[in-house]
Amino acid sequence: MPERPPSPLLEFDPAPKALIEPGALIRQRDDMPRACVLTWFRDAADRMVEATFGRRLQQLRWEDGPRPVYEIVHESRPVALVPMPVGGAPSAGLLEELIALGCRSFIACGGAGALQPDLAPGHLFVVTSALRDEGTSHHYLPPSRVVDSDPHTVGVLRRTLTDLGLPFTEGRTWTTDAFYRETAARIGSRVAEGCCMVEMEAASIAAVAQFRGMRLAHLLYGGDDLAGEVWDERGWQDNHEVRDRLIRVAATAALRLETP
Ligand SMILES: O=P(O)(O)O[C@H]1O[C@H](CO)[C@@H](O)[C@H]1O
Ligand SMILES: O=c1cc[nH]c(=O)[nH]1
Repeated sequence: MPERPPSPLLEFDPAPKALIEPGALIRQRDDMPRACVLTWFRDAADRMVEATFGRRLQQLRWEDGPRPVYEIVHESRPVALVPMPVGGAPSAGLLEELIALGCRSFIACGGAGALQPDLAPGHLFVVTSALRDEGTSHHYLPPSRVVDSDPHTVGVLRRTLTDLGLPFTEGRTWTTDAFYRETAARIGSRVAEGCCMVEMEAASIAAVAQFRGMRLAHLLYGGDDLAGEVWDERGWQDNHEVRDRLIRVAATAALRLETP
């Protein structure tokens, strides 16, 4: 019997096919927009659907309840808008299903804890790499500490922000599975490894996108503050203006990815 690694997460299996393939369960739709915005802001997604007279294209059936896939019209073109579940594993599963439906170019937008004092509330941040402190990415990519974002898609997102006159910084995020285990020591070592933000999905969805050959970039905004001695919540979940803006910027960038 070969010796087993200390964690099952280190036993990467490169087999391209699994017993349950999303494409076998979910039929591709001819009317599915290829450009897709993933967002963890359920409140802002609802506001956007209402404001743009969006429609529900599909309702995916999940054990914890239905998952809607909306179509909105942005800059006179259709874009898919999907409220995402919190956490890497369910987000990766839903991304798989969106790929099966026919989406191809993804811009994800969410909030994150700031690990550096200069990341003010609402500060925009483009993810260039994610530290894989979660489980899901290890089922898609061989073991490594980080997953890099797709450079082409990051370039399009960067240019979109610049054209819109929106200041941003860029860098590495720490993707964790355990929101309530962000200890002082762990934060210190993640900062020493270059992480500026902490959230729960970036590494997982970047790994799915890389495995499936999809374009995906991730835009975050500075939420709560973990850079000091004590946690500062900073009212990050009430920042409606920033959340609404992020969805619109993400839609513009996703459409640009689909413009020849
Ligand atoms: O503001 P959102 O995007 O939800 O992001 C962060 O907040 C959630 C945890 O409360 C996780 O989804 C994490 O990634
Ligand atoms: O995962 C997260 C998201 C926001 N803030 C945190 O501290 N952790």
